[in-house]
Amino acid sequence: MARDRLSRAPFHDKQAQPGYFWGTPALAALRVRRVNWVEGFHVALSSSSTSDSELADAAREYGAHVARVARRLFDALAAALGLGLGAARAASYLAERDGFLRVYRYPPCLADPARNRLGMEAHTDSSVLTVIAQEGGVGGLQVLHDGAWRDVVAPPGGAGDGDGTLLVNLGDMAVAIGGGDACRSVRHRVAAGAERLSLCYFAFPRDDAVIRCCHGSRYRPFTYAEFREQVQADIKATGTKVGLDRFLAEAPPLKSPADEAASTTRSSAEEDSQIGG
Ligand SMILES: O=C(O)CCC(=O)C(=O)O
Ligand SMILES: [Fe+2]
Repeated sequence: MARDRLSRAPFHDKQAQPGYFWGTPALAALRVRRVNWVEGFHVALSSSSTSDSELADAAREYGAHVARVARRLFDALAAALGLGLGAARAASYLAERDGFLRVYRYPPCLADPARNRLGMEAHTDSSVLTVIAQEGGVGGLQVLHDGAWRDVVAPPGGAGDGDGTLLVNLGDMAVAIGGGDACRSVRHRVAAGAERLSLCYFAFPRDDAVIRCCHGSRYRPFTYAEFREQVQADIKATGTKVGLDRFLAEAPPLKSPADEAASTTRSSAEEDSQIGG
């Protein structure tokens, strides 16, 4: 269905559908530094409207299931890290109904054999958890590890190569909930190439939940609403998401002139970006 609604439908039909975007996933109203080779639909799970489109209905049904998967994963993670959240705080840190889904289509981009064009720029997710279902055997998702971009290869299984496998990213909010050192939100991107479809569910804290870690934190207490507004303000002002560094309990040390010089020569592998759920 996603292929029919995205690949085969004429542009003006897609554009007329609620939640359609192209070139950048969510922040279309903000400045885009570089157009991403992507289009898709944004579907809020909390929306009370049940039939803005057949695709949205199907996405919401899928979203309700994957939200339960995210709940179980988050509770297991919090227990494994000994965060001692308690049921009410855990529920406010991952608000199942406040999540959203994006149905992505990365159109084929075969004219660029070096795969230099990006389906999605490098970023960390702002979410607590992101659960990605991707079309098998296509590839394209990459994570930054030890300074190099590495392909995420889904293990074979399910209906085809990688079909039936869910990939899970920890987002910036998981890092803050863990106090800063317990886990990391991995920097990732999507390389353009063959056509690719993916379905991404993003789980967030409740807007007013105050994020603090009982074991001490590198970050000052803040709400997700504050974080989101800061990210949008930074993107508007500079085209770049600063993210959690804005919420450090102690300001980072002033950079020496030598550090400044080094940071201007950083590799393109570490290039910043502005997007992500
Ligand atoms: O399409 C994908 O597999 C990843 C998309 C992504 O990273 C995002 O939406 O934040
Ligand atoms: Fe992402």
